[in-house]
Amino acid sequence: MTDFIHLEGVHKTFGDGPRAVHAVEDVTLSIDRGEIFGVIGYSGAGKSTLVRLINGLEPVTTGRLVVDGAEVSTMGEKQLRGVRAEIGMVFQQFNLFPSKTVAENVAYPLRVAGWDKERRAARVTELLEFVGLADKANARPPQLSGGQKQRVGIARALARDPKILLADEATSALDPETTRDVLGLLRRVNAELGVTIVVITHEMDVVKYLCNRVAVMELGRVVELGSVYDVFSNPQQDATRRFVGTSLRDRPSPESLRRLAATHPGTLVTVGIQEETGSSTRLMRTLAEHRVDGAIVYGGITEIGERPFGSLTLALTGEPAAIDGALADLRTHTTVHEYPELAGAVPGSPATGSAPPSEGQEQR
Ligand SMILES: Nc1ncnc2c1ncn2[C@@H]1O[C@H](COP(=O)(O)OP(=O)(O)OP(=O)(O)O)[C@@H](O)[C@H]1O
Repeated sequence: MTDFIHLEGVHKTFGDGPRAVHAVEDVTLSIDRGEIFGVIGYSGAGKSTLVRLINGLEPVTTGRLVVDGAEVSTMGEKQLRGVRAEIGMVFQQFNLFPSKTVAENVAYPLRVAGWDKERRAARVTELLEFVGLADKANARPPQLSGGQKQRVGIARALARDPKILLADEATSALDPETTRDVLGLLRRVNAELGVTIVVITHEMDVVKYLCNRVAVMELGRVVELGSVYDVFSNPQQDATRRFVGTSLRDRPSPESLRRLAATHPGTLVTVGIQEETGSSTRLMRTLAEHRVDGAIVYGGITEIGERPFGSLTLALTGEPAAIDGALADLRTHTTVHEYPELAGAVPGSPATGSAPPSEGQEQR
């Protein structure tokens, strides 16, 4: 694997003066040949701008951008056209011609590139077979489902055999089942055709299913970057934590927390579950060693790239000193979140192990 797409201190500013919009600020990252790289962020984070820089649709304001050995940041329009030919784009709204047939839509970039009719037809057949739409060649987009439209979009993006595919919210308009389907196709594009894929999304599940590495963007900046497992199993930034929370019920909301505290005696804590050091087996063993009981009241465990990942909220009961000891022990190998805001707020649920049992708790 080599640095295939490289950005170094890249800025993109729209306008100038006090009204300037800093859409991308000081972004440095490298994407390897053959990987599926995710860029996740909320609306306005700068994801689409980043994609438009990579495919040369927008010039970089300052910084260095290299794509497949070519210094895009210093290129003129004519050279940029050459770069764009090597990059396929897939869009949220598919961007198909509604009055053209599926075959004509897929053939369009080949027509523009001057391919003759016979060669075009052979390539279109090949592409429609690859995306599983050989029987829809003569249908028109309005007759297709959302998932089928996106398959056409992917076939069209692959027409000129690009080295890179940029997927900008490619599944955001689709239902969960169709999303899985399209993501499965993107995986095949990567594995079978060796295409490097950059996925722009605001959906954690897309990154979790598809990507090797991820950059989390907020206000134009990359705030976290690393393997999907590392970034999401140990989030450092609030934005990342919020994404983790959308995929997995990470921590209870304040309302749930109050309800849980009212219905479960004991000390509420949320413990991170990760591979090995933070496994649920180790969690239960630690509690047993300290003679602390832990009722699981919230959370769950899922997988990222076949590795376990999640969080469990437990109501711990036992001697206050034993609970403190268990939490200290757990903290040496995983994350432990306590809820000091519950102290005294809800009868029957001291927030920390060392708080004295309240009246409510004694009644249970
Ligand atoms: N051509 C432009 N002119 C001025 N401002 C722009 C332009 N394009 C983007 N912006 C601004 O740059 C910021 C980043 O926008 P961008 O579209 O890259 O974010 P995003 O993360 O892709 O969000 P979304 O998912 O909503 O598209 C926003 O504040 C946006 O208004």
